[in-house]
Order: sequence, then structure tokens, then C-alpha cells
Amino acid sequence: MNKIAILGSTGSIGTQTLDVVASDPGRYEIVGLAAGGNTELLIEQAKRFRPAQVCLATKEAAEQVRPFVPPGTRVLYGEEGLVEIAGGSGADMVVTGIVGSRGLNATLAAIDAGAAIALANKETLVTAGHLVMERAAAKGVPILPVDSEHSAIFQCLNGEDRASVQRIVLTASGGAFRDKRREELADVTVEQALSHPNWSMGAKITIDSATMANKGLEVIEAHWLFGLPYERIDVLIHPESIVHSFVEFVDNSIVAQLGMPDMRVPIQYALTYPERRRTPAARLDLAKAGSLHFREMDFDRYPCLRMAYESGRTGGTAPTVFNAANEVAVARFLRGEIPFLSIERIVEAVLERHTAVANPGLGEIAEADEWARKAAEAAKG
Ligand SMILES: NC(=O)C1=CN([C@@H]2O[C@H](COP(=O)(O)OP(=O)(O)OC[C@H]3O[C@@H](n4cnc5c(N)ncnc54)[C@H](OP(=O)(O)O)[C@@H]3O)[C@@H](O)[C@H]2O)C=CC1
Ligand SMILES: CC(=O)[C@@H](O)[C@H](O)COP(=O)(O)O
Ligand SMILES: [Mn+2]
Repeated sequence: MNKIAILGSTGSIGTQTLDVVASDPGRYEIVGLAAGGNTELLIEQAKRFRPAQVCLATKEAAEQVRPFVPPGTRVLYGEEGLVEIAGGSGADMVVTGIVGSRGLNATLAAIDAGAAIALANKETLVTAGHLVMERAAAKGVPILPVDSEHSAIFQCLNGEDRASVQRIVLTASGGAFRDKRREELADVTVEQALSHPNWSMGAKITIDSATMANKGLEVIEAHWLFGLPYERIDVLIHPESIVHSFVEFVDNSIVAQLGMPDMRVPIQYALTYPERRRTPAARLDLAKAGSLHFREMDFDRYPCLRMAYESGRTGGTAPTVFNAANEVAVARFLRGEIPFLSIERIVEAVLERHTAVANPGLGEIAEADEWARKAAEAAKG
């Protein structure tokens, strides 16, 4: 049986991973589950999947859970607990389904323990891609993409020589406001921004999708996962989210991966790679889909995407700062403190004040991350 640990088991990626696990009885053993504060759901998951250890974000949440999990379950908490679940649960594979750069230490711990990474937590690669990829290569640990676009590219590249890739193209739905002009965005509400046209996801990524920061994070994620320069990573708007991304080869052939917008497909592909198995996801009926649409990206309409490319090209701590400022600005928008368009204004203001450190170590990444968070909290909305 494959031993799986899930970081963020109560979230969108986590619950869909458990759906995949439950759909294939006897194939997987859940050895660790980590959540933030959803104690009720974590207790339910612990009773059903019987992991040897679980983790909550705080001691208080851990104490709430302790009396209700099966006898013998270790109940951990905090960053230390998360790192223990990732690196000390005996998992063959760790699914990184928590949000934000706080997933970095746990991802590194899993790599150090020799576990394969099913990577959903894109912020980890954005904040310290060189360190994660170097560590994984040194340990011979595979980093398997869960993000739908990256899973698509990974599937299209299967067995192909990298030298024959002309470019990869990530598709973008356009998010909640894809049919609005910039002038119409000043007064949009949190509720409107959380209404993604195609995918049901956690709050942070749904807002990132509306600002196009999500695609920016994904461009940087693709740079690290596939070892391609930014000149060969493009983005195209595709409102239906049926073509999950594609690769254009030097002979001008395009290979794309299509499917219904259902994360259980890329999650399962990472879990069973290189094998393909049946999934609980619906089949795509192209005759019913009828027509698919594509339109060019407008970088003036989506400054967060432009800033992500610029940060990626600058490298060093620039992507760390882009990510941290964006995380804080999105949290502030979700708390109702700032209007939607202030997200991009805050990210821009923080990036302007930052001088990137080249080839940063973990300490310099942590410093840049902390500085950017403080600057973004203090920035005028
Ligand atoms: N959702 C999707 O379809 C996709 C998501 N991704 C990426 O996957 C990651 C997860 O996204 P998503 O599932 O949508 O997010 P959600 O907000 O739905 O879930 C986040 C998870 O992280 C947990 N969590 C929060 N704080 C902590 C903490 N301090 N310690 C441990 N766990 C914590 C939450 O726990 P709790 O709820 O108990 O507080 C929850 O289980 C993100 O990086 C996102 O960009 C990528 C592609 C698609
Ligand atoms: C499901 C998934 O992978 C998300 O990252 C999704 O891509 C978000 O959609 P858009 O960013 O294209 O709106
Ligand atoms: Mn994606």
C-alpha cells in the first residue's frame, strides 16, 4: 500500500485527495493528516482514515481534537508538528495542500525524508524554487505536479526530449471578473471575487485567480518544475477551463491535455504516476462542450501577471517578495480592509521597495518573506 500524508487535509485539495484515496480501496494507507483549525472535519477524517498522527495549527485546536480521535493517534500542532507529519510519518508521498509559503519547511522535511511530493502548494516553489528543486534532485525525490495546468504540461511532456519543446502555454480562465473591464473593478465585493466560473477552490487561490496572480504564481512554478526560461512560458485566456494547458514542440505540433475541471484527475495522476486508473471525475463530452474559446492575455488588464513575470526574471528574492506581499494583500481584501484593486497596488508598492538578493539561502528567503509581509500589512490600501 502507498503511504500518504496530506498537509491541508481539510481544504479543497485535501478533501479531494481523500476522495481519490477512498475511491480506490486497498491502494493507499493514510499515515498523517495536517489541518489548520477545522477540528470537526479533522476528527471525522481521523476516524475514517485512521492515520497514526494528525496535526493542527495551534495547541488549543490540538487539545480540542485529542479526546475524539481513535486511541493511539498522536496529536501534534504548529510548525513543528507539520514538519513531523511531512518528514516523520513514514509517508512514501506527501500531498502539499496547505496554502502559502508556510508550506516550505514541511516540503523540505518531506524531501529530506525521501518522500515523493505531490505538489499543490505552488507558493512553496515560488518563494524558494531553486532550493526545493536542488534538494529534491540531490535526494532523487520526484516533485509531481498537482496544479491542473502543470499536471497537463507534465502529461503532454511525457517521454519527450526537453530540447524539442518550443514553448509551454498555461491556460487561464480569467477568473471571477473575466467579463468585466478594469473600470468596473473598483467596487467589487469579496463575495463576487470568490465566485469562480469553473472551479471550486479555497478562498486565497480563488482571489488569485480573479487578479491573475494565480497565473503569475503558476508561471514561476512552471519555470522551476520544467526547467524552462520565462521566454518559453506563455499564458492564454481560455474561459471554459477544458484545455488545461498545452505544449508546442519545435515542429509546431501542439499537444494538449483536456478534461472536465475536476482536480481529482490531476491529484490522482500524481498519486498513481506513471499508472493511469479510473477516477471518480466525470468524463468530458466534447460534443456537448460544443466550442472552446481562446484569447490573448492582456498584461495591462492584469498587472499581477506582469509583476510575476518581472519577479521571476529578476529571480533571487524577488519572487519571494511578490508572493508574500500578495498573500498579505489577499488576506487583507478577504478581511474587508482594502478594495480589490488595492491587492495589485500593494504588491507593486512592496516590490518597488525591494532590492533582490541573488541566489538566497533559506535565511535570506525567510528575511525577505517577513519584510514583505510587514510592508504589505503597513501599506495603504
Ligand atoms: N483548490 C484547488 O483546486 C487548487 C489549489 N491549489 C493550491 O493548493 C494549495 C491549497 O489550496 P486549497 O486547497 O484551495 O486551500 P484551502 O483554503 O481550501 O485549504 C487550505 C488547507 O490548509 C490548512 N491550513 C491552514 N492553515 C494551516 C496551518 N497553519 N497549518 C496546517 N494547515 C493549515 C487548512 O486547514 P483548516 O481548513 O482546517 O483551517 C486547509 O486544510 C494552495 O497553494 C493552492 O494554490 C492548486 C491548484 C488547484
Ligand atoms: C484548478 C487549478 O489548477 C487552479 O489553479 C485554476 O487553474 C484556477 O483557475 P484560473 O487561475 O485559470 O482562473
Ligand atoms: Mn492551476
